[in-house]
Amino acid sequence: MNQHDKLALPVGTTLDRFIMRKQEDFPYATGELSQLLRDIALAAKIVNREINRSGLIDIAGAYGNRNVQGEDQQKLDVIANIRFIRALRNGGEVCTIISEEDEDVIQTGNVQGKYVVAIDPLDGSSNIDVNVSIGTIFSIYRRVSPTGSEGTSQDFLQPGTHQVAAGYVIYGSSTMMVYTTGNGVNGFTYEPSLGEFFLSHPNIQTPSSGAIYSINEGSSESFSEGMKAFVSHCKEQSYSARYIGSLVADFHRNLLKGGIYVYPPTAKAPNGKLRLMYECNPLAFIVEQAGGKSSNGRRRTMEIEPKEMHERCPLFIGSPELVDKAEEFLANEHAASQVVNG
Ligand SMILES: O=P(O)(O)OC[C@H]1O[C@](O)(COP(=O)(O)O)[C@@H](O)[C@@H]1O
Ligand SMILES: [Mg+2]
Ligand SMILES: [Mg+2]
Repeated sequence: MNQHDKLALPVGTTLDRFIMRKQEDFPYATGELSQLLRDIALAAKIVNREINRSGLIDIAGAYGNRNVQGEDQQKLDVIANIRFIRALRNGGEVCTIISEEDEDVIQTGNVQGKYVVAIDPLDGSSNIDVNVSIGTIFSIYRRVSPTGSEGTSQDFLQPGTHQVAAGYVIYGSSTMMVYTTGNGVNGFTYEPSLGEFFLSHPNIQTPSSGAIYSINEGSSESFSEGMKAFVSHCKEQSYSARYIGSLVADFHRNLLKGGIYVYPPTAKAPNGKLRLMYECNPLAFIVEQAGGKSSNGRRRTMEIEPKEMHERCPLFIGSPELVDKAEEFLANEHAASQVVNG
């Protein structure tokens, strides 16, 4: 029985009750983080409704703008962005937000708010119009700037180890919210007819190994030798190749079944494609709390000191034995190049 079991709440507990119950375990808790998690759940319910009807009404397709990443924004990217920002603004606990969809920090006006949030409002944008699972990813930090003033980019440039909470919502065959506050990982399934999230996956533990690899081999020509060797290893082991193209969905499957997701450096994305603050760090917190591992191929993701709000970072994440194996191939490549270069 591990430390989380003694606090175990039965499957079917509502998210609200779960949050409240967990808060009671921290006598000095003031309820602000609890409220913030509820605000995120509320926005997820609204976005879920939009997604479910996206084929019906005119919210499919491109919005006509490009975001700070140079990507064409989908209408649902913009709608999800608006909905989460509004919920966090109205909730009052968050002073400042960074979002994949906005170049600059977003001020909420809640200068007394103790928290800042980094968010990927809609993950898996390329899958929106084809009815494939998509998600939302969020990361929560305590601000470092004093309350009473607006937050700044400095409030975000903290290593992932400073996260106070992180999670994702997956909008799939069912909609789930999975999060951690550093005391284990729990998953809640949404029951639309009741408008409630219910505990369905208590204390998630990821298998130490697995037979699934999620890598976009379409870019493999420009993979490093070590990365190519790891892909060959996965094939020699007859692992299953599974790549949905929505990070949240690939991550979630591997979290439950065991496996590894890798977005390595490529010619097109020399630093990988994924963003450290609102994709890599939050999922790294989740996977570590579930007994898994996350790195950039060499360094623990959550120890990386961010320099920019939207910086990209290679991601190797999942079952610890598979991430170790991938790192081993990269280390061998590095050692080999040392020998060659003397
Ligand atoms: O098509 P690629 O290059 O494999 O990239 C797919 C990856 O990019 C992403 O779509 C990036 O996230 P966004 O959709 O939030 O921009 C991930 O969800 C996914 O894993
Ligand atoms: Mg994303
Ligand atoms: Mg996105």
